[in-house]
Amino acid sequence: MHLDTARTHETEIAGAPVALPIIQLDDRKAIALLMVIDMGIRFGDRVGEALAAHFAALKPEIIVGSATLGIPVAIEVSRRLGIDHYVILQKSPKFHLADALVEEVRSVTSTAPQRLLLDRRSIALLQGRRVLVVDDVVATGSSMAAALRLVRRAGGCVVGAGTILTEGNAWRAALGQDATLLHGLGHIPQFDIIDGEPVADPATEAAPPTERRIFLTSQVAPARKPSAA
Ligand SMILES: O=P(O)(O)OC[C@H]1O[C@H](OP(=O)(O)OP(=O)(O)O)[C@H](O)[C@@H]1O
Repeated sequence: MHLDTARTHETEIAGAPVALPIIQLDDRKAIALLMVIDMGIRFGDRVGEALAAHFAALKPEIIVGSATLGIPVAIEVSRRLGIDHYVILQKSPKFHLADALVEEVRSVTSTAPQRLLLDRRSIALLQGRRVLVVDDVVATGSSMAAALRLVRRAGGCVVGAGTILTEGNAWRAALGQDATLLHGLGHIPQFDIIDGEPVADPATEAAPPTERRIFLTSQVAPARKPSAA
């Protein structure tokens, strides 16, 4: 059985209403889908501004985003913070990434494990720097956790983690202590399919609380040698 594709979940992102299509994952589960690349220029501008405003006080020196849909988020936040360079963690095993740092990921949308890759040539941009990691969605938390591991292996000091949406609450346990670093501009529940209808799982309707940690400059970890892949 498949859901009517016209169904949407109404929510707010950075103070503006959005209607996200509800997409069936299997016979029992569905998700509200945010495709940031389909949301337009003003949406990108708005989320970049909101995330930059939230994290500016932590004085990030470089932004890291995960391919694919974290790329526009990294660009918009970097633009708003006036930072010229950003680092993208990639998923495609390109020729030039043969010796990349690698972490395994199993995201909400994937049936098989993926690999998140950090180009060794980007290590110099991260080593000893205050790093803000961004993505479009944090659901299981697997992608964000892998991104944080890669940044730390490269010697970066993670001062914050930003996302357009948190989805459900599994990420809280997956990120552990790092959940306190995460700020989302909005939150969406997960959906059960009951009698052919998507019904928001009440246990996932509110984002789990996090306690924000502020990192002062003196807390930046000293630069360390990146570990092997
Ligand atoms: O918290 P998680 O369960 O890890 O899910 C969140 C991740 O899933 C999506 O990426 P996806 O793996 O679909 O790749 P894409 O960005 O290339 O679409 C999204 O862009 C996040 O990176």
